[in-house]
Amino acid sequence: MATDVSFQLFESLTLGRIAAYIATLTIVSFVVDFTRKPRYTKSLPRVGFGDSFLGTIKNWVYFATRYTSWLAEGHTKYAKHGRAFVAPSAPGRPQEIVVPRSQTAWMLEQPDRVLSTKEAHRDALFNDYQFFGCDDQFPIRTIHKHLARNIVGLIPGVQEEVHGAIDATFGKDTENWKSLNLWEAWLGVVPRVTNRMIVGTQLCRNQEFLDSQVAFADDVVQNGFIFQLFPRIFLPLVAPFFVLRNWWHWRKSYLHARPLIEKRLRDMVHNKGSDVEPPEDLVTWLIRQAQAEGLSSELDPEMLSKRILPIEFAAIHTTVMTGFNLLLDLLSSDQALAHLETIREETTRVSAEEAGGNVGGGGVWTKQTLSRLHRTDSAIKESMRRSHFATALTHRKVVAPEGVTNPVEGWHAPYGAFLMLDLAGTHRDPELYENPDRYDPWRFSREREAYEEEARGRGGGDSRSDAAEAALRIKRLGMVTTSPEYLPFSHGRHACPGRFFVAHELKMILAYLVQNYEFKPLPERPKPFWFGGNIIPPVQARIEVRRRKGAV
Ligand code: HEM
Repeated sequence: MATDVSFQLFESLTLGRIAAYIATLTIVSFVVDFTRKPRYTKSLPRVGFGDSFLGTIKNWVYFATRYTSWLAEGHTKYAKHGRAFVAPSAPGRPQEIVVPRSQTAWMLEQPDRVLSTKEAHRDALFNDYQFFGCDDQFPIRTIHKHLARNIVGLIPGVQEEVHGAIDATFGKDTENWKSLNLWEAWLGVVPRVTNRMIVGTQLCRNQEFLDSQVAFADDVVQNGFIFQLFPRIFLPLVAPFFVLRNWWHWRKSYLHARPLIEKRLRDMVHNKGSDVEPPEDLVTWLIRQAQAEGLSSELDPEMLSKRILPIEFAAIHTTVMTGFNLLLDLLSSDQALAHLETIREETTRVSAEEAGGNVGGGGVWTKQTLSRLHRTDSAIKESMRRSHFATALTHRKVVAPEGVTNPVEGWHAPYGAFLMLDLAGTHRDPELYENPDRYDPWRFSREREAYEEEARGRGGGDSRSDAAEAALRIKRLGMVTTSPEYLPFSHGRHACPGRFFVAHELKMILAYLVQNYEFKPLPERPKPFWFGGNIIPPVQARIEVRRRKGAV
């Protein structure tokens, strides 16, 4: 009997009916999802098509292509005048309240139990699926605690990888120009250099390990794009299939990392009396942090290898994208060759002065010498200002059950609402940055140089307090200083803790590149494509390079 019914059901299935069932299920899921999303007060202005049911559907349809212009419109009409507004979102995500720059401090000073960074990241990256449900707060805490204090010791090793990775990727031929895919070139450098800090000397040169980490990070990005298009209630059905590739790439990386992690655990935990000094890298820091917090479950090779994943993800593509944009900006600007020459002059002079002789790119960088590269710093900082890779990088989720009320405008954001800072509008605001669309590499070093020139003229005759104030203001021009006006690393207590590392890494990379290679300028900057709030970089871009004579 049961077989008969099943047979009849099966018989009645036609392609048309299957399509109709799927369409109905999809519509019902979207409707259910829509009703579950947080609702925002009517007093907040909207951009896009508003948040009625029909308006929401239109927002979803045009989200991929119009999001950046909606944000720009909201910035000009509202945020610039100190007003928050609501921006549309992709189908799988709630709309967000864009908080104006004037209220950045209010937003970022809210405690984590009211506005949560962790929950915002978890929601945006679909952490529960993509990182196998592992809480990323333990590795994030570890980075906050250990990275900055170990920077000085990390620099020589990082420099060694910079030289090795660039030589291997850019080549050593001084006779012929070489055409390079720029995106792949940065992928040949950054994962190795960054992994010197994450897993140390041996594993950072293991190409299969690096490839699996990069592939894992790609999976997270690509799945994130896809998942945001699905209604949330669909995800438990579809996400497990997509993340099979995340699991596969983690597993491949784990097979390479396991011997190293097991040895580190033996040296640091099991043979406590051993006098082996562990190298300072993330694996060591995770073990120390687990011991300090009494978390024995963390002292497991498989767990430790999963803890590395969120940091690899946070570190690699952000840095690759930044380096990629930097060279595109430098090579396509008016005076491409003069800019490179200026950076070459500065990096060569500073390292030579420090070493008391002619160093020519082979010198050893230190924290002090790198901090003297003001123009190089400014060139990177300016590229991060102008060529941002997302319209916003600071998101918070309201986790207080009672929601949160903004004291200035009086609007209320309920539990589950999302708040964000508008990076694109801020970075391209002509009232903050003159000629904001122009790449002006010395935008941030000019003021410092003018001040130093003037101080020399005065014979350093400032009062002590004036001098201290000026020194502080000048110091804030450096690329690691965040502010409501400069948000590539976000701002506040959750601002990127990797930025001190990145600043050193990128300066060493740029110094080595300009000292050892010639570049042909680009006639125009290859154009990126925006999908919603994220950039799809022009990964096909190619550059031409040649090793400088005498540099080998
Ligand atoms: C140019 C490269 C990078 C950029 C542009 C960048 C940018 C950011 C941004 C915008 C955030 C979000 C902060 C927030 O939500 O308020 C962040 C968080 C974070 N980044 Fe980076 N990052 C970079 C490189 C790195 C590197 C190399 C590391 C690791 C060593 C790293 C580790 C982290 C961590 C652990 C967090 C989470 C901080 C927290 O939630 O408290 N980042 N980064």
